[in-house]
Amino acid sequence: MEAQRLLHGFCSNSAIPPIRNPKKPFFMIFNPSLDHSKRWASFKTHHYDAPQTVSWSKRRLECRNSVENAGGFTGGEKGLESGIRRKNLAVFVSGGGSNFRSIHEACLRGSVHGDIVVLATNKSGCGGAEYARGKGIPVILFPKAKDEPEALSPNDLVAALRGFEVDFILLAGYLKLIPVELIRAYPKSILNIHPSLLPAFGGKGYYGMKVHKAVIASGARYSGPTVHFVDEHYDTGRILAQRVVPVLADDTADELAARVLHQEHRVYVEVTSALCDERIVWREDGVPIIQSKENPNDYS
Ligand SMILES: Nc1nc2c(c(=O)[nH]1)N[C@@H](CN(C=O)c1ccc(C(=O)N[C@@H](CCC(=O)O)C(=O)O)cc1)CN2
Ligand SMILES: NCC(=O)N[C@@H]1O[C@H](COP(=O)([O-])[O-])[C@@H](O)[C@H]1O
Repeated sequence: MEAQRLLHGFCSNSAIPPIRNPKKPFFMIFNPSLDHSKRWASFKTHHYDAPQTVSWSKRRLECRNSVENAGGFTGGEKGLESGIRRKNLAVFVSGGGSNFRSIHEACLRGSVHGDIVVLATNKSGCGGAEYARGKGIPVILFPKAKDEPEALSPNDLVAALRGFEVDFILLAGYLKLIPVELIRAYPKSILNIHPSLLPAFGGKGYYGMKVHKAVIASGARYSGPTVHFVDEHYDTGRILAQRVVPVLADDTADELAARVLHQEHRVYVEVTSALCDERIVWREDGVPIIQSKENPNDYS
C-alpha cells in the first residue's frame, strides 16, 4: 500500500543520498532505521512558485512512501506523535560541560526528543564528568593516556557506544582528535560546537580561550559559535549552523567568550532538537540544512 505522508524528518546518516536538484521532481531517501524492505522512499517536491523562482522556504517536500507503514514511524512506539523514534545521545567533554548540561536540561524538559545515555571524557575529574555522575549518566574515558590507564581504545569506544545504542555523538568542549574508527562507525552522526565562525579561527591549536584571544587580536568585528559535522580533521567538517555576536572594541577575551557561550547553549540545543527530530536534510551539493520545527517549508 502506498502511503503518502509528509515526512517531518530525515535521518542524518551517510547512507542517505543527497537531495537531488529540488527543481527535479523526484529524489530518493534511504532510511537505515527501517528494515530492508522498507528503507527506500521516493519523494516528490511540489513547487508553489515557478521553478526558477523556487526558494527553500517555498518548497514542500512530500514523502511518497511506497512501502507499508514502516517501523519506527508508528505512533504506537515510544515515539512522538509524528512517529519519530526518541534518540540516544553520547556527549564528549573535556572541561566544565556547560553545553552538555544545557543539552541535558533540554532533554529533561522535552525541548530535545532524546536522552543522553553516556558521557565520554579524557579527563575523569572534569566538571562535565562530575555533573554526569551526579545525574546517574555513565562516564567512559577516552582516549587512553598515562594518567587514565583504564581508558578505552578506539575500537572499544565504538563497541561501548554501540552497547549504549547511541544514535548521535555530540562533542562539547572535547579537546582530543576523534579517531577515524569512530567517524566511520557514525557517519554524518557526530557534531561539534566550535566557538568561532568557521572556517576562521579553527584547526589544531584553536580551542577555548585561544580562539577568543585570536579573534580579538585579528580585529574581527563579529564572532559566534559554529556547529559542524565532524570529519577526520579538526574543524573541517560540514557546517550545519552558526550564530553571530558582535566583537566590541574594548572586549576582553572573557567578555567575548561569555557572549559566544550564551549563543552556543542556544544553537546547540536547537541543532540537537533538529537532529533528534530527523529534520536535517542534505542538499545535493553536500551542505546540510535544517528544516524548521515551526514551519516545515522553511529551511536554514
Ligand atoms: N576528528 C575530529 N576530532 C575533533 C574535532 C573535529 O572537528 N574532528 N573537533 C574538536 C574540537 N575542537 C574544536 O572545535 C578542537 C579541540 C582541540 C584542538 C587542539 O588543538 N587540541 C590540542 C590538544 C589540547 C589538549 O589536549 O589540551 C592538540 O590536538 O594538540 C583543536 C580543535 C574535538 N575533536
Ligand atoms: N575547539 C573546541 C572548543 O574550543 N570548544 C569550546 O570549548 C568550550 C567548552 O565549554 P563547556 O565545557 O562549558 O561546554 C565551548 O566554548 C566550546 O565552544
